[in-house]
Amino acid sequence: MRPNNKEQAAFASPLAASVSARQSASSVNASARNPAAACGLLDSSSVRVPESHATASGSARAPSRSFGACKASHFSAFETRSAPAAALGAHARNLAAAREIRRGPAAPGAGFGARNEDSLQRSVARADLQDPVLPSSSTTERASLEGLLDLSNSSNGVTSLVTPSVRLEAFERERRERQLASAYEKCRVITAQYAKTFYLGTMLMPPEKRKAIWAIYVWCRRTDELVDGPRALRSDLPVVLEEWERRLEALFAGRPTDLFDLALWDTLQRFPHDIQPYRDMIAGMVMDLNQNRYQTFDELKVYCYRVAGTVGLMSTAVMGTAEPGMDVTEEAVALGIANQLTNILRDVGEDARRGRIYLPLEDLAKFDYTEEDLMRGINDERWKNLMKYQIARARQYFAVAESGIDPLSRDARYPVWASLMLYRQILDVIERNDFEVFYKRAFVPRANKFLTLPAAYLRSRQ
Ligand SMILES: CC(C)=CCC/C(C)=C/CC/C(C)=C/CC/C(C)=C/[C@@H]1[C@@H](COP(=O)(O)OP(=O)(O)O)[C@]1(C)CC/C=C(\C)CC/C=C(\C)CCC=C(C)C
Repeated sequence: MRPNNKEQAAFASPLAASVSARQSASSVNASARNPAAACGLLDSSSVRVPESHATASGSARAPSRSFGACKASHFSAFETRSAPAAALGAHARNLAAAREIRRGPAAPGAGFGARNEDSLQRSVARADLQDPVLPSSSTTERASLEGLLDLSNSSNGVTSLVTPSVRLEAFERERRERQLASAYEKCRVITAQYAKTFYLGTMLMPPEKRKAIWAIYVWCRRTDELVDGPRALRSDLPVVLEEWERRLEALFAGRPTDLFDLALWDTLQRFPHDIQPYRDMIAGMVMDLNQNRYQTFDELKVYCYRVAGTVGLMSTAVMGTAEPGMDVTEEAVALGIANQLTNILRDVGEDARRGRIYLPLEDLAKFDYTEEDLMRGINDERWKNLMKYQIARARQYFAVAESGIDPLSRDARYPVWASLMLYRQILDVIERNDFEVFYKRAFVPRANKFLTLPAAYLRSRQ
């Protein structure tokens, strides 16, 4: 069955779609806090954004402020914060089941030895990520961070000529630099453990930028770990996420809580950007906690923007463009959405076993395929056609994203091409596997990865 003309038109314009997803996502998120904000009527005094970021929030990179449309009819993350205990219990059970599945022999990736070693390394890195919200930072760490930031504020003033205080200041500055170096080093280690290939790509960036991307990566990874990692079985996840958001607000207001936050705080001083994508990502995690079906693609797009399009916005602020004033916001969001759609297609089986269906139900209906068929893993002609339709859509988002890479600053192009080419290949693998995503996880073989990296490099130098 084919989509009707109106749907085809919307489908053919993923760019417009991603803009509207972003608009609705951010305006909804903002409207939950302050409806005026979502309608573009916000008085700047009512937002807790430090001076340096206030400028960024008014720029083209700050979608939250430019969103005129007030689409409160979309999902509101904050309506759902008091999720019923029953739903949370179900979430915990789903996650436990998912872990069992992941541990099982059908898990993807390299051979067993490699996987065990890999998971050992990851658990070392994970030990650092554990308890990111509550008691993670020791009192000493907190106290020394406070001293550090006091210094950074007071050192803007006139320096005393009295020798001992000059010495004290030099000593404090050195301590601050050491703290920062250790904060970034922690981010580097986590990034290297969790995202090996991507990490290699960042090594081609200038040190300032690469450190900033690691700091952002770690914040995103920690946010994801809250709902997907070892803490995800906690029954008070909505409270944990609220606390995580309060911490985010404090960080942007110049009060980082631990060393990872300190690295991000420093990144924000060097590459000022808006807080809204970070808030939106948390809203995406809340959305995922409370929703396990998506009726329409528009609804799914909001989710994809929140958990992945936001990454595009955060990282573009650091990567920068070749010429000042170029705007690649839409393309950056499109790459996030393309990646997330691919992720969804790859994980259909695993998600179904957790009781979740991300594919829009309206699309299932278009191909006469039912939720029950999906839960039973039926791979017939209807399913293959449905998957072809989804893959074509994801590829359109990748195509939009491609056009944004050349305008990026030269040093950012290679890691972005590499990440795009590697992730997009998952779609090819799904096709080669005859759309079998229920019992087989699509992964890009190591040899293909090795071939892709030089290809991405050459493409980035054209
Ligand atoms: C240069 C570059 C690629 C920068 C991005 C680095 C960065 C900050 C990544 C954060 C990723 C992260 C931890 C996100 C949290 C939410 C999440 C897990 C999203 C999924 C990622 C895939 O992760 P994984 O395969 O590990 O999935 P599982 O957790 O195993 O299920 C996502 C699918 C989203 C990833 C989205 C991006 C990397 C966005 C890319 C967009 C850009 C870098 C913008 C480029 C600019 C233009 C103009 C095209």
